[in-house]
Amino acid sequence: MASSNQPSKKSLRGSGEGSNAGDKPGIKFARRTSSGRYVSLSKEDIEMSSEPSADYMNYTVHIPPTPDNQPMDSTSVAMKAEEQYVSNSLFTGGFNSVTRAHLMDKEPYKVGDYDDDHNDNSHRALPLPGPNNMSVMKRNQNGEFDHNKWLFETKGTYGVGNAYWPPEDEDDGDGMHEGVFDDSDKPWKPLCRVIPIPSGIISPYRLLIAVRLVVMCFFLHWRVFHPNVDADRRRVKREYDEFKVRINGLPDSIRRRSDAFNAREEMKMMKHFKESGSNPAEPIRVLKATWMADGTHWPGTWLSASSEHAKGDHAGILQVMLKPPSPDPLMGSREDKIIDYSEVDTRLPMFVYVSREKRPGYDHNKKAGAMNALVRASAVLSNGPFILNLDCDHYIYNCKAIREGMCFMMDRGGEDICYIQFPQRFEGIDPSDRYANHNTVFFDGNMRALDGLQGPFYVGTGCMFRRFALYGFDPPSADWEMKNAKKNGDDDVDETTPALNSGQYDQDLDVHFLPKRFGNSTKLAESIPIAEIQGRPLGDHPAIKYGRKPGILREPRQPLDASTVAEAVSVISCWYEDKTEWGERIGWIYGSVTEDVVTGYRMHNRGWRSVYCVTKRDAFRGSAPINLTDRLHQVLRWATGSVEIFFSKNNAFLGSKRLKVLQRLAYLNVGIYPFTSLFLIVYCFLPALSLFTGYFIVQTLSIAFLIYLLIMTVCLVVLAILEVKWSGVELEQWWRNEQFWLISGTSAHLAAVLQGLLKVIAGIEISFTLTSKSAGEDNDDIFADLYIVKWSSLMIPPIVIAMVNIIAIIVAFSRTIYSANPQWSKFIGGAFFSFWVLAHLYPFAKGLMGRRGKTPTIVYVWSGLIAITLSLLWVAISPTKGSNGAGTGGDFQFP
Ligand SMILES: O=c1ccn([C@@H]2O[C@H](COP(=O)(O)OP(=O)(O)O[C@H]3O[C@H](CO)[C@@H](O)[C@H](O)[C@H]3O)[C@@H](O)[C@H]2O)c(=O)[nH]1
Ligand SMILES: [Mn+2]
Repeated sequence: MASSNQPSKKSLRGSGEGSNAGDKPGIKFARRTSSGRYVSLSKEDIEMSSEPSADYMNYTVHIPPTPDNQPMDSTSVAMKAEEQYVSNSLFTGGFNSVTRAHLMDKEPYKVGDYDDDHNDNSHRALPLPGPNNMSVMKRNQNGEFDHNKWLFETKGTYGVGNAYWPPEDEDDGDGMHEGVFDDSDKPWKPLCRVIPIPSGIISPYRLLIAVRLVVMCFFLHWRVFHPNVDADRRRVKREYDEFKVRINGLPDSIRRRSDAFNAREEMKMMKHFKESGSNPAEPIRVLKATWMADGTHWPGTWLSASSEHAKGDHAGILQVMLKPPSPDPLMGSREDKIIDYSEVDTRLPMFVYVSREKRPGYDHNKKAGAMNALVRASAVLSNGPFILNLDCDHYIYNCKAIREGMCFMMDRGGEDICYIQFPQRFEGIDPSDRYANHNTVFFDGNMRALDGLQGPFYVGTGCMFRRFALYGFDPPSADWEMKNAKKNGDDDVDETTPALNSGQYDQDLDVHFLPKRFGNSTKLAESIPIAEIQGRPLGDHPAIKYGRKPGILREPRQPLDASTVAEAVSVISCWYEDKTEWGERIGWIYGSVTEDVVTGYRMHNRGWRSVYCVTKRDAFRGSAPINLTDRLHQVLRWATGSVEIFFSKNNAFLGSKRLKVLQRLAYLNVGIYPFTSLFLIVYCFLPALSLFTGYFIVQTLSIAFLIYLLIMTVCLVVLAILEVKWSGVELEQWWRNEQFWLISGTSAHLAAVLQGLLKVIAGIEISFTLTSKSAGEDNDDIFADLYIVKWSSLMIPPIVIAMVNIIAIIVAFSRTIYSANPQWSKFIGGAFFSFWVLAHLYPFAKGLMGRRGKTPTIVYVWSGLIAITLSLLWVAISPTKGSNGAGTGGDFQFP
């Protein structure tokens, strides 16, 4: 509001400028605010002060309203006026500068010599108000008000910090009521006088200052002896920020360091040649290397790779960054006064960098292959019984989440849990979540529901595995079932799994089949039963059947020796998996672009169950593609994976008996949902078709039909509401999901079905690129990525659907209008459904527009072509003269 009393940047700035305003004192119309400050008001302010939304926080400095310079809008005048006022009040000492709004002259006041105001008004004050106040009190020969005379010849007070203004009631228009004698012969007199402040005013003030001083001493004492424990944080944050800067600077610093080292090597070589007197025939060429700070280096740079050190062609690399910790706790010290580590076990776990061997000609099986290499290397090096898996675009957001997950694993009866899945949460998604990237209906609805069955799907990241379950064994509790099943002659239970009695796995371990299944590493084979035992819940009670003996986890480990590291390197070689069951039955399963779903499915199929762990604070967070094209490609990849599953032996129809009925249904849905796009597309054209032809999907709208339709619709809506209420998904999120369901259903899902069929029928493989992520903080606009428009053929079907529906509405409308016998009900019915389809496609249309609605030309070309085709189609299907019924327009004929 114009009369706001909030201090703001501009008032501060105004006061700063006020000190320069010296030579032309002037006071504009002002108002005292409740906080005691003064804000000036322009005429416009006063008029609009009742309007609450006049926000003047954002403003630009405007030239004051003079007759030769009329302001553009009232808000900016308010700004200026306020600023000016502050200048003036400062000049006059900040007190008593109270001019009431009603002093304002209705006429614009005339001030001849303010031409400069056009250029620079910031250092000037406004002129004194018009002829009906002080200006007539006393003017000198230049027509200016003479303060000197006024000061000594009136009773006005004009002391330090005091300006005198005539009382309100005496303001009778001529501004003059005290006698003023225009006597220019008077001798010189001081320009000011000092009037002492009455002690009634100054004493309480001084008292308060004294009290404050004393209390402040107490306060400082208290503050020093009560240090801020958050200091929890600030130091760590500062160190983290510095760390981040160092990490982000690495590419640059490594390159510069390498350049310097390479240049030095070249110089050395040159010197060597010179000294030895030989002149090389060719120019000296040192093999360039990448140099690390500790002096280690390897051939090749990022720009020019060297053989054996190229992307996709290099030996396995394994670097132990942190050695395994000691078995005993290592308490920290009270290093500094801020953070006390004396109660903290400061051991850090072993930390190893792994890059598996890659050679051209080998199928590395992407992420699944990478995960399997990691599983083997870690089995040899540390053999932790639980494995946390995070995507490279995810990070830990809640350091306690892993412990929460462990509670399920370690609980009584937790021995048959194969993994704990945490919801995927994302950062950097636009606030309106245009393309339903948060996927809340899935993560807060479906996944929670699955938690009540056999457990949530594995979604590829934010998942904690039981290592033993990854090795393709059955859950311990399945033994009993299996033995019983065998007794009953029912031996089709899990035919692919050898009867590994995991409950007694440690005793009757048959090492002979291990190389065949797990590959040729003895250390890996030996680690398996250990991982199994170590992963069991604590057996501190006779009732716990599969418990581990207390204390076994505390047994000291073998220190890491060279042979162990060598073994770990050997299990990440690219031929290690040859003729083994890795990717087939063991570890991450190969053969689908959504390896995650299949991997989880295989475990559920063996009878393992999983747990969905929703922590209060998000456990992990990751990034997601936020522009339309990348999002569609992501969905396309997921849907293609689903189609692959549908056409593979992982189709839930073929699942084992251990897969519970509803769980199976859920997995079936995973495989089938892309196919629903075929029906969805047909439905999207139906409203337009009925608008064009006047026919509906049923011949007549009978009461029975309407009632069924109504009941089904109401059921759907109520179900949706219940679901939304139960899952905590907000209605807007739900709607985003609905919208994106239609968008992806008519584009990516359709393409996935076609691609899947191509693969199955013609054996044509599908290749995918990594999902691209938004650049994030590097950009000025963090959502800049949202507006990127990349044309993709995936977009054709939704565009066609949108165009057809729009044209259908227009055509049917005009037909109805021009019809001699308009059937509005038919038009409204059809148009309603058309609009419904269009409402779903709205985010898609926005996505095509890009920023500020810059639509790519190709979209226009397409739209044009489609419009022409449809017009021709319309002509073709339009009823001819004499026919009856067809067409909304009835008897309207075209052309
Ligand atoms: O050749 C590859 C390709 C991918 N990855 C990893 O796989 C992750 C997933 O790939 P991304 O491009 O991020 O795909 P998204 O669509 O974001 O991933 C979702 O969908 C994938 C396939 O269903 C799952 O694997 C992911 O965990 C899940 O977050 C990446 O972060 C990498 O860590 C590899 O290690 N090697
Ligand atoms: Mn990802």
